[in-house]
Amino acid sequence: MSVEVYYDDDADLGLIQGRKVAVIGYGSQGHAHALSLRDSGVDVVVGLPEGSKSRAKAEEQGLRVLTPAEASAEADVIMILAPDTAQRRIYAESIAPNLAAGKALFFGHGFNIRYGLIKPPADVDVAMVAPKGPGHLVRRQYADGKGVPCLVAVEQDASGGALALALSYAKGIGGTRAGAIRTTFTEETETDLFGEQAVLCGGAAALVQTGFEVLTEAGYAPEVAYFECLHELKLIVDLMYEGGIAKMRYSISDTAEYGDLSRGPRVIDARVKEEMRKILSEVQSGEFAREWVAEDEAGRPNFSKWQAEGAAHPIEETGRKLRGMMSWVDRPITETA
Ligand SMILES: NC(=O)C1=CN([C@@H]2O[C@H](COP(=O)(O)OP(=O)(O)OC[C@H]3O[C@@H](n4cnc5c(N)ncnc54)[C@H](OP(=O)(O)O)[C@@H]3O)[C@@H](O)[C@H]2O)C=CC1
Ligand SMILES: CC[C@](O)(C(C)=O)C(=O)O
Ligand SMILES: [Mg+2]
Ligand SMILES: [Mg+2]
Repeated sequence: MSVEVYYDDDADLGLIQGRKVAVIGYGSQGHAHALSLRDSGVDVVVGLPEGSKSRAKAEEQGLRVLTPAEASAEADVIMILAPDTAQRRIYAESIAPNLAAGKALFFGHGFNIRYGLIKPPADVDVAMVAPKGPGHLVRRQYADGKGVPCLVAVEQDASGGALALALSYAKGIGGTRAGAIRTTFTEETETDLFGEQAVLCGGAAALVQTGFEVLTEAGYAPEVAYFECLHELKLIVDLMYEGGIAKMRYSISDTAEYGDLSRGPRVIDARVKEEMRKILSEVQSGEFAREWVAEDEAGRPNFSKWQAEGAAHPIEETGRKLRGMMSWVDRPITETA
């Protein structure tokens, strides 16, 4: 099945420039969208609660900040970039009372629509512009004249112009420089959750930590293990990013390539693939979403425990020391980070 990919020439920036946009939240994605839209000539207001630690930061960056309810009342495009678990309440308390026919409700990830936590009225456009990258790099790439690819989706097209508006928004944050793929809320949500759990974050972090543990438990120096299993991973992945796995294999030694081809499938074996399928089925059935919402409502006991364990892993201390010697590595990732 072929997909539709849209680039800058397919998107009319004038559409979003003609609207007032409220960006609710000023974290990883929120600051990137608000600053880049502003720099693209869009009238942006940021919505944050009175007590938010990010209010001062957004104002220092020259943005106007209102409460989520005030921002939603003023705007005709409302982009929700608060944590997924907070969105249902923000929507009910601050956005829904300020929605009117003709307005547009935008998301950066489809979680709340896909799992039925937010049910917008039929007379508003509901669309998604979901960057396929961390917000701080969305901003950095925009500022560097580049862009992070996006997924765009339309759940409700009350106006008849929801896709064009979403593409215009994607252009405003640099997404159509790299390519915006049209998808659905369901496909974005399920692939995004699977990718971050099994490959990008969960899978990669566990692979790195486990490799580090095997080497250090066998008596090798933590510094050597850190360079081997974490630092060099970026350099290897940079080659994959530039030219696929083929380009990485072109650059490594034939000894490494033989080890890659003969040993890689023993690490990521049939059992791992089966576990990945199980993870995907938990995403598809809504089991993961129910578990995460319940964990959040219970005050995140497991999340906090696992976060603390991760932060205390010996690889972090070793890395802090080594990165301190490489001034070009440990830098603030954007002006607002
Ligand atoms: N992180 C990423 O790179 C990506 C995230 N997404 C999606 O983007 C959305 C935002 O995620 P992310 O940027 O990581 O979020 P962050 O946790 O980085 O930031 C959340 C922001 O929302 C604010 N906030 C918290 N509660 C409220 C509230 N009640 N009303 C208004 N604002 C509130 C926070 O305030 P304060 O600053 O005071 O804490 C913060 O500014 C999610 O849907 C996520 O799935 C999609 C692609 C990638
Ligand atoms: C990979 C994690 C992510 O899905 C992202 C940066 O795209 C997220 O939710 O943060
Ligand atoms: Mg993602
Ligand atoms: Mg995600």
